[in-house]
Amino acid sequence: MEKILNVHQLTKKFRQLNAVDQLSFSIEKGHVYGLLGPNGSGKSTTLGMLLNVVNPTSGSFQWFENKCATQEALKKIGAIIESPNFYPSMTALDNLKLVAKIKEIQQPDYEATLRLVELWDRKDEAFKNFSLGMKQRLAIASALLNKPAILILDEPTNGLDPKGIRQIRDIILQIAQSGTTILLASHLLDEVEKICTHVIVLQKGKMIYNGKVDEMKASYGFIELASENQEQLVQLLQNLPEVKDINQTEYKFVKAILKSELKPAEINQLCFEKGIVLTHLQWKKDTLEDNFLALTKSENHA
Ligand SMILES: Nc1ncnc2c1ncn2[C@@H]1O[C@H](COP(=O)(O)OP(=O)(O)OP(=O)(O)O)[C@@H](O)[C@H]1O
Repeated sequence: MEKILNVHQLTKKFRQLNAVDQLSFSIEKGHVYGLLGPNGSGKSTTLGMLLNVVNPTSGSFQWFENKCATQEALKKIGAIIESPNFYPSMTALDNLKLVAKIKEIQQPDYEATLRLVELWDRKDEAFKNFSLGMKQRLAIASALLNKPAILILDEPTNGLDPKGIRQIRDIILQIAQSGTTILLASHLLDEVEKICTHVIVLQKGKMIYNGKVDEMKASYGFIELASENQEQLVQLLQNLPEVKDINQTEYKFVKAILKSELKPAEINQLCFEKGIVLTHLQWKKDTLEDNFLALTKSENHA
C-alpha cells in the first residue's frame, strides 16, 4: 500500500509543555484517518507541523516517501486548518478563480468542485452572504481545486448546526469514496466514528491508540447476569476462558466482560447444567465512546 505520510517521534514543546510528545504513525493511500482527542491534546499543533507552519522540537516526518521536495509535496496536499478566508464581496466562483491563480493550479474544474460541495447553484453569490456551512463548503472546494492526494481538515464541523454538520460529513465521505486520502482532526467521537476508517487517539500530546475504527469498536461486549445464587454464578464465570473480567453492577447484576465470543444461549446452557437458575441475562456491546473513555481513563491512571 502506498504511503502518503510517515511520522517518526514527532515532538513539539512549548516551554515546559509537551504539546506533542513523540508521535509516530503513518498514513496509507485511500483511507480516512481521524486524529481524535479532547481540546488541547495536540491535534492542531500536529497538523501545523505536518504543514510546515509549526517547527517541530524533534522528530521527523516524510510526505510521499520523500519522493518529492517539501514544496512539491505541499502542493499535493489540500488543507483547511483555520477559518475560511475569502474576499467578502467577490462571488464564490471568483474567489475560487483567485485561489487557482495564486496557487497556479492547472485546469481547475470549478463546476465539478462546486457541485461536489453543493454550491454550484450559488456560485454567483457574494461570499459575505454565505452561511457558515456554505463558507466551510467553499473552503473545502478551494482545498480540492488542485485535486490533492490528501485532504487535511481541522474540526471541519465546528460551529455548524446539525444540517450543516450532516452536509459536511456527507461531502467528506463522497471525497473519500473518490479515492482521496483524508486526515481529519476532531474532538468528536461521533464524527470520527461516522467518517473515519482509522483513528489516532491523542491525549496530552501522546498517542494512546492507533488503529482501525472498527477494531476500536469491536470489543466482544459483556454479558449481564443475575441469579439467586450469585456466588456460584461468579465462580462459574471466573472459570470461563471467554471471560476477561467480572464486575458487580449497581443493580446486583454480575457483568462478565468478554475477551472472545460467548453467546448468551451458551452461557445459559452452562449455568443450567450447573444448576444455576438465571433471573437476568443480557448481552451488551460497548460503543466507541465507552472504549475511548476506557482508553483515556486507563492512561490517566497510568
Ligand atoms: N503557540 C503556542 N504557545 C504555547 N502553547 C501552545 C501554543 N499552541 C498550542 N499550545 C498548547 O499546546 C497544547 C496543544 O494545543 P493544540 O491546539 O495543538 O490542541 P488541540 O488538540 O488542537 O486542541 P483544540 O481543539 O482546543 O485546538 C495546548 O495545551 C495548548 O495550550
